[in-house]
Amino acid sequence: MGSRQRHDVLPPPNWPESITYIQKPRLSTNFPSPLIPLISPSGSFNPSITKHPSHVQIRCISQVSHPANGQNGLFAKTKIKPNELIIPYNGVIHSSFISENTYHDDQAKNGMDNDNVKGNDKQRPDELDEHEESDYDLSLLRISSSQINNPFPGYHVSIGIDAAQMGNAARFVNDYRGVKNQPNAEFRIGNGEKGELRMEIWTLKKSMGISKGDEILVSYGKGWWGSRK
Ligand SMILES: C[S@@+](CC[C@H](N)C(=O)[O-])C[C@H]1O[C@@H](n2cnc3c(N)ncnc32)[C@H](O)[C@@H]1O
Repeated sequence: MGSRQRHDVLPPPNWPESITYIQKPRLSTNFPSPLIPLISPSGSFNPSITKHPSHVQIRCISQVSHPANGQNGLFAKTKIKPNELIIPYNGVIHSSFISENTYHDDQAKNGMDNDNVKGNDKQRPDELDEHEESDYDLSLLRISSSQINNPFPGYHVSIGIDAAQMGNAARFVNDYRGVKNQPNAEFRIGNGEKGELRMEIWTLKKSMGISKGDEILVSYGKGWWGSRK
């Protein structure tokens, strides 16, 4: 049990005290330095800061019919236009490796189309991914063992961002299933001010945007739900 880490700044209202509030992603302590140029064009990791956006708020859900009743959700505080960046997703950036000799492509089994929300890839016990069980872990980048820019030939590399222990308000975005007929937002891979690779939440391009007071809802993808059945 490590000591609780301090927040970067005063967290937004309704932030749970047990989770560290961070204004920018952090690298996991064992993140291999040869992977840094793949997520940061400058070659060093110094991501830009994201302040809590004034157009969103964290709210506890107290609607019995909501499948995440009693948990938190992310809500629009003002109207948010279509195709607008709602909030970048902060968390701990980590990596996992699967030897090409032991790799089993079970994406089809998991129904993992192009989802960013991670399902369960098969891994050897010595390559277990401690973030695999996290409900706050998103896939940022996958590099196949044969890719020319792979600094670890022979291994499939997976880079993810996990907001289980530390993050920002983006970690509270819920899935639309059981709440609305369709999502009003989506995860997109983007770049911060310094070109760093990051995960972001956007309003859908072809939509009316999100009305004040509405819950911001994405699709976690079939793979996410499939791996939890
Ligand atoms: C990324 S977190 C979302 C924030 C979470 N509600 C909280 O308060 O920390 C993912 C978790 O939210 C819950 N969740 C999100 N969307 C859901 C849905 N449509 N139906 C049921 N549970 C949902 C599940 O417990 C899931 O493991």
